[in-house]
Amino acid sequence: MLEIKDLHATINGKEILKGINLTVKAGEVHAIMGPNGSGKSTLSNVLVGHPAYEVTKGSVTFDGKDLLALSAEDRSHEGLFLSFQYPVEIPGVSMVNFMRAAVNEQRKYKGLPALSASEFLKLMRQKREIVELDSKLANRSVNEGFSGGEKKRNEIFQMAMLEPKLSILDETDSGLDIDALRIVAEGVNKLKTPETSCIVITHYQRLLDYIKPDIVHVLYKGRIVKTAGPELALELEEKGYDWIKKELGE
Ligand SMILES: Nc1ncnc2c1ncn2[C@@H]1O[C@H](COP(=O)(O)OP(=O)(O)OP(=O)(O)O)[C@@H](O)[C@H]1O
Repeated sequence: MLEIKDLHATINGKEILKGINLTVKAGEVHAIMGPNGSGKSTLSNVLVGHPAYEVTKGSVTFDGKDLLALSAEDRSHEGLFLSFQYPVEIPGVSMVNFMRAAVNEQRKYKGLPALSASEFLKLMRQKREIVELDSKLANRSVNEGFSGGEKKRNEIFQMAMLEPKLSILDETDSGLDIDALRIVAEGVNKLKTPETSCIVITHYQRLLDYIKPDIVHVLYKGRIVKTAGPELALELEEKGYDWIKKELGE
C-alpha cells in the first residue's frame, strides 16, 4: 500500500525528516508516536503534498505509484486522506457544497458520473450517522464556529465520504471528550476494510484502546527509531521517552 524509503524533507531550508523508512500493508493500522517536534505532522504533510515542504531525498510508493510525482489533488483522488491536527475553517463554503465538490471530483477522476443531488444527500446522511455528526453542523460553513471536538468529528465524516485507501489521522484524539473519542474511533473502525490502511498519529495510548494498531513506531528527530507491537504504546505511556533516548545513547 505505502512504501517510504529514506525520506528526507525540509521546510524553509531546515531538514525535519532525516531518513524515514516505513512500509504499510493493506489492512494494517500503524500508530506513530513521538515527542513534540519530532516530525510527525511534517511526515503527514509531506505525504499529502503540502507545498511548504521540499523532499530532498528518498521515495514514496503508494499503491504502486510514485506518490511524490502526483499533485496534492491526485494524491487525494488516488485514495490518500489526511485528517488534520488543526482543521481550518472555510467561511462561506457550505459543508454540502464542499463535500459535493470533493466527492464528485473524485468520481470524475475515476471515470464515474457525478452523483445527483438526492443521491448525494442520501450519502451525506448515511455517512453522518457513522460519526453521529449533527445535521445542523452539516448545514453550516465548513468548520465555521465548530468546537474543537466538532471539527475532529467532521474530519472523520469527510473521511467516511471519501472512502480513502490510506487514512492518516493526525492527533484526531486531541480536543475530543471521552464520549466523542469513542464515537470517532468507532467510526474509524467501521470504515476499516481488509483493503484499507490507517496511520494514527497520537500522543496517547487511550486512542489506541479503541483503534487497535498492528504496529507502533516512535518518530524522534526526523527518524523512526523504534518499531514494535501495540505493547510499545503501553510502555511509552508508562515510561515516557527517556528510555528510548538512553537507548539511542543520548
Ligand atoms: N515553517 C517552519 N520553519 C521552521 N521549522 C519548522 C516549520 N514548521 C515546522 N517546523 C519545525 O519542524 C519540527 C517538526 O514539527 P512537526 O509539527 O512535524 O512535529 P510533531 O512531531 O508533529 O510535533 P507535535 O507532537 O508537537 O505535534 C519542529 O521542530 C517545528 O518547529
